[in-house]
Amino acid sequence: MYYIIVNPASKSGQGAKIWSDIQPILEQKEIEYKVFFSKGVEHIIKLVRDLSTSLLRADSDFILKLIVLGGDGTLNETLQGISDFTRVQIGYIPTGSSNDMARDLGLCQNPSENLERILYCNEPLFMDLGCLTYNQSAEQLSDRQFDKQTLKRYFSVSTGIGFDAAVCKEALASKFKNVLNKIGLGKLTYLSIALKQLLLARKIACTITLDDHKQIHLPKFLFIASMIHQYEGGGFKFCPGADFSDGQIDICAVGNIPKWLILIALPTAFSGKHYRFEGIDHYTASKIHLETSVPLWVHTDGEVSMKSSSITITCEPKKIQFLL
Ligand SMILES: Nc1ncnc2c1ncn2[C@@H]1O[C@H](COP(=O)(O)OP(=O)(O)OP(=O)(O)O)[C@@H](O)[C@H]1O
Repeated sequence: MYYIIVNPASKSGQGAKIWSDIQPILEQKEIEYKVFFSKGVEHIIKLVRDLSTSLLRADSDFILKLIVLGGDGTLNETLQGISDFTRVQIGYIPTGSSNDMARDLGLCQNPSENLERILYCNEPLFMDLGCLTYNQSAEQLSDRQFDKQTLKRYFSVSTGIGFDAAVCKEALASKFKNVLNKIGLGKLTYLSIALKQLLLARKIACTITLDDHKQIHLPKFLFIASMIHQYEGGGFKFCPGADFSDGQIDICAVGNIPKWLILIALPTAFSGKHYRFEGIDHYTASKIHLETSVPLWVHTDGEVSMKSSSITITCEPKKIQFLL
């Protein structure tokens, strides 16, 4: 039995249409499934939490096979609801507008081929899970829910603080994104918002601590992306060579570099060539602690919950099981 989570709103409403195209395949193959549609922001967390607690509790040998149809954000909400990662396997049909995880994995864009791949997968692929903790000083400035007990949020692609999260925050509310998605130019949303946010951005001081000992002080930084996969923001290859199963987080820190030069450097990030610019640095660590001089937006897989001036990021090696 497969439990299918569909985000009908992904890719500006095309998720529903994609589901209606692939549902007949399940019927034709007589595959047992139950489908659930998300009704709004963070509903997927509740759906998955209810499913995983009730089904896993009822039978100690039960393995929950989830198929997620949506973008990176849908997958992100799914992760927050999983109560026991050792007994949940995730099949993923990317239908988002940026699909950065699918890009890194080289998944094809054809939903029915992706469904077949999931149905005939014998062994799950184990991938690292990122975990972001907002420290006590965090200040909630958004209406989104998160785990208030632990102030924790998982991610499968990347988390970022500063400029990249401000871009995500604006893209989530953008009507422009819907229009561009409809004409197949969704990627342009991020590019145009990025240009605007770059003009608005103030450079702020940040201290990065890697694995509890190595400290890096950036007197002026724009953003820090901490990544499990290579891409974020719809194809920016901020961490070329990032390995999703090495137990390490790759970091792209953009610091002391003039704005005009960022305009030249950013496009080179589509091919991962941005490290040739002074002020853009790469690090790896399994634990990262970031302190900024003022609270800034933070995203996990493009989902923005709150601003914070103090976050800790850890990597839980090979914790997610994917049916790929
Ligand atoms: N029925 C719904 N209506 C509106 N928003 C929804 C609904 N269901 C889920 N969401 C929201 O959709 C967002 C996830 O969208 P997702 O990222 O998967 O697709 P996308 O925005 O098209 O793609 P991408 O992030 O790759 O650009 C989450 O913020 C989630 O809360």
